[in-house]
Amino acid sequence: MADNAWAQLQAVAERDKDALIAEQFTFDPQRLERLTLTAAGLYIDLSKQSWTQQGLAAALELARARKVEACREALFAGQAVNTTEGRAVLHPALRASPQKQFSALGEPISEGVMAQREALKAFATGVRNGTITGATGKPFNAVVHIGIGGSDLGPRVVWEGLRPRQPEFLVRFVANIDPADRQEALAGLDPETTLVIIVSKTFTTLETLANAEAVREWLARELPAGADIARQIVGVTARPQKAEAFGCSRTFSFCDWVGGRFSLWSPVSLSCAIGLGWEVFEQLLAGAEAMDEHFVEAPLEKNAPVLMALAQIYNVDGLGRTARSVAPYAYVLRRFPAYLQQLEMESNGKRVTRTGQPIERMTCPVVFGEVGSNGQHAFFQQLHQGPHVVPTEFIIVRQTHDDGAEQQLWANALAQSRALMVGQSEEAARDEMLAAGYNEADAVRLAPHKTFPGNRPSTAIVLDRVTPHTLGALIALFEHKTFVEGVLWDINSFDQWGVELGKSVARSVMSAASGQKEDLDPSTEALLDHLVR
Ligand SMILES: O=P(O)(O)OC[C@H]1O[C@H](O)[C@H](O)[C@@H](O)[C@@H]1O
Repeated sequence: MADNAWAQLQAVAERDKDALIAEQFTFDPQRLERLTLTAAGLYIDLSKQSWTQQGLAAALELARARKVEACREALFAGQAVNTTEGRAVLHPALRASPQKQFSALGEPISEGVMAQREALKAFATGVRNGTITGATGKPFNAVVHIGIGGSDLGPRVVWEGLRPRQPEFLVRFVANIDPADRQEALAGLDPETTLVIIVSKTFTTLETLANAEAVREWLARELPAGADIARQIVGVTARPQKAEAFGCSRTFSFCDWVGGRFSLWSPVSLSCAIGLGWEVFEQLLAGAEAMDEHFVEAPLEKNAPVLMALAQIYNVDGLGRTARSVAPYAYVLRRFPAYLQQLEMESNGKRVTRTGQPIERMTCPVVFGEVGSNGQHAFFQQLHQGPHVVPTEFIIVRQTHDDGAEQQLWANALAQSRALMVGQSEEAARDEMLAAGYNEADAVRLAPHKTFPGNRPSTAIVLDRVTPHTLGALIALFEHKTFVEGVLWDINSFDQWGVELGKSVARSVMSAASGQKEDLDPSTEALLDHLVR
C-alpha cells in the first residue's frame, strides 16, 4: 500500500513539476484556507509550496499509507520506536502537565518526571535567589554550561531566544574543544560566583570532558586554597555514576528514553532554568505541550508537523530538491538553523529502513540557514537565480521590538517569499531597465542577468513574539515534523550511529600522531606529516 502511495506521489509530482505555484490559487480557490493553519499559537502558511491540489492529496495519502497516526500513537504510548536501541522516545513526557500519565516500555514514568522537575525547580530557584552558594559562600551570578551536540544546541537556542538583553544572571556556553571557546566563555567571570554545569547524556564525550577538566582546573587555580570546588560543579547526565566519579557535587539525571537532540526539556536546560527563571522554563514546556496536543489531536490535513513533513517529502522525493534553507527573521533566533541541522540531519540523514533495507529514495535534505535579513545579502542570490531549487522556511516574528523596527524584518521576509514564487520574466526585466533610462541594447544585453525564474517554494511560520511559549511550540513543531519524516521514509530517527566512525578514526589518527603505527591512507599520512612530523 505504501509503495503505491509513493508511486502515486512521484507520478503526480512528475506530472505537475512545471505547475506554477502562483496559479494554483486560481485553480483551487480553497488553497489558502486548505494550506494555512494555526497550531499552538503559531500561524503556518504552506500555500506557497510546490504541490498542486492533487500533489497535496497524494502526499496525504502517503501519510495514511505509512500509518503516521498509528506511529504517533506508538511514540506517545512509550513503545520502543527507537528500534535499533530498543528504547521508547518520550520527550513529550518531560513537558506534559502533571495530570498526564506516560509509560516507557510499559513502565509508568510520570511520577518520576514530576519529582525530577520539582528537584530541578528547587535547585534552579535556590541558585537564582542566592540560597545555594559557591565554595566561598558567595551567591552565584553566572553559569558556564559545558556540553556539545544535543547537550548544547537546544539550551543555547533557548537562552539566546529568551535571555534578557541585560541579564542579571549570565549564562555562557562552551562546546568546542578549541580552548578559545572556553577562554571566551570564562572571560570576565568571577570564579567564586560561577556555577559550572557539565551536560552530557553519556558523560563520555571527548570535547565535553576535556572542557570540564579544564574548567575544573580553572576553579581549583582561582578559588582560595582548600575551597570545596565540587560545590560549584553540577552534572546533568543519563549516567549519574560517571558524573559523581568526575566530582560533581550534585547530579541531575535523565533517562535513556530522552534522545540527546530532544533533551532540552529535561535537566539538560538547567542553565536556562537558572538564567531565565523557573516560570520562563515552565512556559517553554507549556508551549511545547500545546504543540504536542495539536500534533496528537489535529486531523492529518490540518496537522502542522504532518503537513510540513509532507511538503518536505514532496520537494525531496517528488521533485528532487535535496537542500532546504531556513531563515528566521529575528536576531534572537539566529542559532535556530544550527539547532535544526542537528535535529533533522542527525535524525534522518540515513540510508536504510528500520529493518536495515536500503532506502530507494532520497531522505533528509541538507539543511542550512542564516538569520534574516543577513542571508538575503549572502546566499539568497542562489535561491533566486541558481540552478538548484532550494525550498525555504521563513520564520517570521510579528513583534521583535517595541519601536516598530520589526516591520523591516517581516516585510523583507514576506517580500522574499513572494519574490521567490513570482520571479521576474526577461521581458519585465528589460522593460524595467528601459523605464529606468537604459538604452535598448543594454536593456537586452542585461535582461537575462536580471531574470528570476520564480516558482520557488517556501513556507512561512509566524510567531507573534519570541516568548517562552512560542519558542517551545516552534521547537516542538520541528521535532514532530522530523519524527513524521522518519515515519514516511521508514527511518529510525532516534539513533545516530553515523557519528561513531569518525570518533574511532580520530582515535587512530591521534595514536598515529603520537608515533604509533596505524593503517592510514597516503593522503591522511601526508596530512599528518604536514601537521606533526
Ligand atoms: O550528550 P553527550 O553524550 O555528551 O553527546 C553529545 C552529542 O555527541 C554525540 O556524538 C552525538 O552526535 C550527539 O547526538 C550528542 O548529542
